[in-house]
Amino acid sequence: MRGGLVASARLLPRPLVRWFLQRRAQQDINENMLGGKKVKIIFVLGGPGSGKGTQCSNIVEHFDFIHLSAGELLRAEINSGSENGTMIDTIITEGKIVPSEITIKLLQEAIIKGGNDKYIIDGFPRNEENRVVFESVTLVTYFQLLEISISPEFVLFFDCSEEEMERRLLGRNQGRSDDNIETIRKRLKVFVESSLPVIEYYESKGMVKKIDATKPAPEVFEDIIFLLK
Ligand SMILES: Nc1ncnc2c1ncn2[C@@H]1O[C@H](COP(=O)(O)OP(=O)(O)OP(=O)(O)O)[C@@H](O)[C@H]1O
Ligand SMILES: O=c1ccn([C@@H]2O[C@H](COP(=O)(O)O)[C@@H](O)[C@H]2O)c(=O)[nH]1
Ligand SMILES: [Mg+2]
Repeated sequence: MRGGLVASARLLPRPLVRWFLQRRAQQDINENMLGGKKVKIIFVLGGPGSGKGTQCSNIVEHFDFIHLSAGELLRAEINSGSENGTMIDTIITEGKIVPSEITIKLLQEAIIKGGNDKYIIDGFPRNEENRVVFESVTLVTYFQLLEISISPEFVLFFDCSEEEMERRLLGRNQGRSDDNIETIRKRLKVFVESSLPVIEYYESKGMVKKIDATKPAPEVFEDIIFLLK
């Protein structure tokens, strides 16, 4: 059926096909849609070790979201042997923030590849520049003809004390190059200086749902269920 439609579309004049797709794109842009579907994005933000990854795994088991972890995408980029790999590796080990264009490109590719209409993006945006660039760029889709800009529905903020985050990271034991006391201290500083302003920005827009992330994981998840329902 789909093959038939594509074959018929090939018989139509190209300007007409282009006009149709662009009109559909404009409707999508106006309504924050991707491929005719409303795209729902939730940012999950919080300090290093606040439990974002743990709870995102719980969320995707119970709700129809695709989980995208910016940190995981960057680690996959390192492991893929990409030309940016060494630079990303150094930045992560120093607890700094990778340039926006690299992280956003990986997120865009993952969103288009995911083909879903609901995403939870964990650990991004990490600073104001990340946020501004992400909200101003567009997703190129529909055979590269359409451009769609996307913005989050709301932000889940995992509020956790520094002592608890440090304790958790030192016990994580997953072989991450940044789970050592020097990098952890740098990451906590970067979180306060660069990432908290992003949360404050969304707070000023009434878009933040705060979670007490110091509680045991099952209790944190109960609170999340309440907020997502
Ligand atoms: N509520 C909790 N109570 C105790 N330990 C937890 C809790 N949530 C997660 N943990 C543990 O803390 C560690 C860090 O959790 P997780 O990896 O989910 O944090 P994160 O916010 O994704 O951190 P990062 O920003 O470094 O990726 C893991 O070992 C996890 O099992
Ligand atoms: O948007 C992002 C996300 C992550 N980073 C770098 O990766 C590490 C680990 O990220 P996690 O989300 O905690 O797994 C983070 O400390 C940054 O160095 C980034 O630069 N930008
Ligand atoms: Mg994580």
